[in-house]
Amino acid sequence: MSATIIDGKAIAADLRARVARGVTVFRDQLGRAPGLAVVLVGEDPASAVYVRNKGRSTREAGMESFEHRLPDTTTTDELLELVARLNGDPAVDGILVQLPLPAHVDAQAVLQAIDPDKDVDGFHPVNAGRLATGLDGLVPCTPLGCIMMLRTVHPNLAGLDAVVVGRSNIVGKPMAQLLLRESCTVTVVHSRSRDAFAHVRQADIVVAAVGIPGFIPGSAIKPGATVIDVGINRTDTGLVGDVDFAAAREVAGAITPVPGGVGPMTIACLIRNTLVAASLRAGVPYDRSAL
Ligand SMILES: NC(=O)C1=CN([C@@H]2O[C@H](COP(=O)(O)OP(=O)(O)OC[C@H]3O[C@@H](n4cnc5c(N)ncnc54)[C@H](OP(=O)(O)O)[C@@H]3O)[C@@H](O)[C@H]2O)C=CC1
Ligand SMILES: Nc1nc(=O)c2c([nH]1)NC[C@@H]1CN(c3ccc(C(=O)N[C@@H](CCC(=O)O)C(=O)O)cc3)C=[N+]21
Ligand SMILES: [Mg+2]
Repeated sequence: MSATIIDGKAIAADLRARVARGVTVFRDQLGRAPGLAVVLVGEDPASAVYVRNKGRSTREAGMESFEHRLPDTTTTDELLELVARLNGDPAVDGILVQLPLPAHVDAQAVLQAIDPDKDVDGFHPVNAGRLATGLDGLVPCTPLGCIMMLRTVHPNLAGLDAVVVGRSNIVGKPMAQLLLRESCTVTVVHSRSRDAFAHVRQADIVVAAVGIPGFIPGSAIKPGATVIDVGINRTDTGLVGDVDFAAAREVAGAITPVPGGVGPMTIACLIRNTLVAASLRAGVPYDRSAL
């Protein structure tokens, strides 16, 4: 039996349509559109593609997109100055600084300078702390999108055994926090784990965020498990995930493809977070059940 393919593209299109309706309500109430500022430093072609997609999705949702493209010689101080300006700009509800930043830039300093209430990536330590302590805040887009896709398979995640492969601040750790918030039993494995696949083999839910093409073999998947592949790896044969998709789909109950899985959900969650940030800043409620 071949696994159900979780259609991230379709789920993302549905979320974007709900955000667009929320934006219409916001504009009627506030007389202005929510605004997202995206800062791109340097000429990395992959980053340029993401930033272009983000701008298009933002405008299609009826929001304002402010794009700041800076040369890769930009200094930390210049970026801090731009972030301060965006923090103070009432038309800007969300700020995203595209990663990675050039090596000479103090990325932590830049991310920490962003007003936490405009931090639509959810990368600021204040938002990481809110997530870890159960307070409302802005949640990282990629893990949030993964939860939304999981819910299409498991409306109630409580009690399921989940294994997250990877512990980065932008994917693995917030993913583990969100799964915990859903009352999963959560295990996080990483490069120092003694036997990562032994843990993966026990899991009802596997989230792979490693950055190694095809890293998780089909033999590591428990029959019927749900597999979320966050990996985006460019190879000679095209874009592939962190899971051996051809093998895993013969074992899993459900699996996300790459492309067309987590990636489109990340962008949909970014515009969702921008509407949430705009609503919180303006003091108007937003429809949690719709978003
Ligand atoms: N679809 C999307 O929207 C997004 C996709 N991505 C993709 O997701 C992937 C992960 O991204 P990111 O979290 O930023 O990557 P990082 O490189 O920051 O983190 C990778 C993690 O994988 C762990 N790891 C590396 N080797 C092994 C191993 N042999 N066994 C077990 N764990 C291992 C590392 O462990 P350790 O901590 O010990 O080094 C680390 O925690 C990438 O392919 C990236 O392109 C990222 C963001 C968004
Ligand atoms: N501040 C910041 N926030 C991020 O959220 C962020 C970042 N920096 N730096 C880079 C990573 C990566 N990321 C992706 C978003 C969408 C797709 C996506 O839409 N992927 C398509 C394919 C796109 C293609 O063909 O290249 C898909 O998977 O179907 C992928 C990756 C966001 N990131
Ligand atoms: Mg990283």
